[in-house]
Amino acid sequence: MNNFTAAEIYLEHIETHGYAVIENAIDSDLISELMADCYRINPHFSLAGIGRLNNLQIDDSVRKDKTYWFDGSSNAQLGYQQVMEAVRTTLNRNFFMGLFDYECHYAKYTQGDFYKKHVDAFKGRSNRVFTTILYLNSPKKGGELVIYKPKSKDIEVVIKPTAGTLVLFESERFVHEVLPAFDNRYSIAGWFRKNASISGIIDPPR
Ligand SMILES: O=C(O)CCC(=O)C(=O)O
Ligand SMILES: [Fe+2]
Repeated sequence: MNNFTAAEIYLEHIETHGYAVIENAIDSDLISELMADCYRINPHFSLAGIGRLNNLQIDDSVRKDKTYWFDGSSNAQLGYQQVMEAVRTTLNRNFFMGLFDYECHYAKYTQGDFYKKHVDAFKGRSNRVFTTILYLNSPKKGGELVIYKPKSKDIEVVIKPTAGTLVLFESERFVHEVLPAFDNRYSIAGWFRKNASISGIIDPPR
């Protein structure tokens, strides 16, 4: 499956459940290029923060992964952003979501790293609408993504990170966590955003 159009079967799952897990969503050549890009920028990964902008804090009791925000410095990044642009227009066309832009970072979890239960967006406080997670490698064990049922402590789905698997879910709706990694685990976490007007200032496109 080279592009999201071929994955339209998943749109129905998104409509009824608010999320989808799409295996082999991304061309394996692009996955290899993205993985090589991670190795290239490896020394520049930094401890991930929690919260946004000036509220950013580093709290390693909540998350221990290291991240690197896309800066358009490789063809791999540009290629991935192109695929996500196709996903964005597909979601907008089908769900009238008004998704405006996309932000994403590489994430690296090494042995023992985790990300405790959280939501990626709080109602009325964030313009993140849809979360995307793409796995770039396939750790033998550990680092599962656990997604909980809305408004419940029950588990909806446990996802074993596997190269090429793309997970999409509504950012405000799903509490989720990353269980401690055992092997190195590489991924791209991203968010489709809607245009938010904060104090009358419209977000610029990125
Ligand atoms: O890597 C994952 O499976 C999920 C990461 C996550 O929840 C996040 O970065 O907000
Ligand atoms: Fe998250």
